[in-house]
Amino acid sequence: MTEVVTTTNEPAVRADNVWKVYGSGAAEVTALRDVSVELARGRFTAVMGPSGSGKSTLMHCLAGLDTVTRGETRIGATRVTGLRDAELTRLRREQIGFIFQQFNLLPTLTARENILLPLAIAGRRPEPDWFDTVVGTVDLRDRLGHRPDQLSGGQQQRVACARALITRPQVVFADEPTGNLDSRSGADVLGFLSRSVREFGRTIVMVTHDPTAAAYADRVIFLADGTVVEDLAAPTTDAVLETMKRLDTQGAAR
Ligand SMILES: Nc1ncnc2c1ncn2[C@@H]1O[C@H](COP(=O)(O)OP(=O)(O)OP(=O)(O)O)[C@@H](O)[C@H]1O
Repeated sequence: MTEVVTTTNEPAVRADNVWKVYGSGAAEVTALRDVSVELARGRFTAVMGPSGSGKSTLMHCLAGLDTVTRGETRIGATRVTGLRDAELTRLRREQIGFIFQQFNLLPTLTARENILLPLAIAGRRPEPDWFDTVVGTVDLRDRLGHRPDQLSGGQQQRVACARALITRPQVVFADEPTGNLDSRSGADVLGFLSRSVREFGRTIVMVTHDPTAAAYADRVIFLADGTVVEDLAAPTTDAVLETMKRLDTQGAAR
């Protein structure tokens, strides 16, 4: 498959007036209320907010892992809302990469096989140069024959990062990618994610609770009670902490 090349300023990811309601009657929970966001191409965006504010729900709706109740989402020019299952599977396979908190590597496969798995599933041939670039950037050249249980948590997450990028997806969604890592391994993973944005022009959306992690991003979107309550450009750790404190106070006052 050839890479999607777009010449317009169309955002990489977009949500228009998205609502997500789980359950019904007494068990009804409104996880997203009228959320509209545009995430530019080649940018690193962090999504923050208190537990239960809707971060994972937003990411799952944007990535086509969950359906929206109202509104619509797009990946590039593709309207995700309303796609049939087979089209959604193809979109996720060809245009989206995922990184999870728990790594989600296949235990019986080596690091090399795990990284190449998305290409194998899509029936695509690996590009040796790109494989080499990605593996070199995550610093795993001497661990490619190891299985996940022979790797540290940080190395496993770097395998997962390489796996997410190997297909050259339009967007990589990362859900708490450093949540299970010590600060040193977390910094390695975040460094890799920002390099993939700056050097390879990738688009990354990352859910995180960690202000230091969020400061690696170009922009931080804050959610509270299912709505976007703050949008911070060029964040520093201090600015993120300050915003969190202010939103906490406002939340407590409500
Ligand atoms: N499958 C589901 N069924 C019912 N309610 C759900 C479901 N998934 C999420 N919710 C509810 O939707 C709201 C938003 O949840 P979500 O997981 O998106 O929050 P979050 O900000 O990612 O939280 P955390 O930081 O704890 O992971 C919560 O009130 C949650 O209980």
